[in-house]
Amino acid sequence: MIGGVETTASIMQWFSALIPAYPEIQKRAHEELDRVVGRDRLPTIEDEINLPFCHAIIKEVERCHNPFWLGTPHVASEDFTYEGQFIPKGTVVILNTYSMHYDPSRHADPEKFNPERYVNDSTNNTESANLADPYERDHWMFGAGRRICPGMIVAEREIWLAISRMLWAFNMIEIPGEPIDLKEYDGLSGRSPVPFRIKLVPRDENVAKVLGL
Ligand code: HEM
Repeated sequence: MIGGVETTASIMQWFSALIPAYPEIQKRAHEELDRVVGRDRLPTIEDEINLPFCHAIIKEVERCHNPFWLGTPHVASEDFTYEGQFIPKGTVVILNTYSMHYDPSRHADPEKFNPERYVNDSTNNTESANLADPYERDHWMFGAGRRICPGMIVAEREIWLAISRMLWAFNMIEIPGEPIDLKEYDGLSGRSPVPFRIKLVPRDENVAKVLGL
């Protein structure tokens, strides 16, 4: 459970660091939310299917900034051969998600933060993890195979509610003179951005009303 706290928090932190740097992406998310949800209530889990751009923003944050670039080590329980490479029983196998998430044959122009690449992917993380073709998969943030993260459904919902509601409620903007470092990591294997501050400006007077403030 502790692992599930730091990881989800890290995605929300990267989202908060990235969005002020991409005003055109933020604007498009606001337009989508206002059109689909309106200004009188917060987005819910049920709205996600009708908010493909917001859904795509989350998948792209997860692709660009997986909290754990190297998955949990596993051990081969029997000899096997993968693409001509013999892997004997007992070999430690580690999923290198950085190379997969930044592989240009999977994601064109991988260094670019570009939610557009997921806009036609309506799968949730669990559906995507079950796709037969690994090249069709959204990303590998939750691992793979039998030991894939059992908390992924909780995590996905939590991240959706936090991010869609932040976008619904606020204009997220950089503080003048305090540039946000979008490259450096605070930690060893991914994790969070280095400390930063942003300004959250309520988008209209309805925000206080809807949040009950
Ligand atoms: C963004 C959020 C999260 C990420 C990126 C994440 C990622 C991962 C990864 C990569 C693994 C290892 C999978 C493997 O061994 O191949 C894992 C395992 C695990 N996760 Fe998560 N996780 C997240 C959220 C959560 C949450 C919210 C919970 C609990 C509610 C949770 C519970 C677990 C548990 C219990 C395991 C160990 C499973 C096992 O060894 O069989 N995770 N997670």
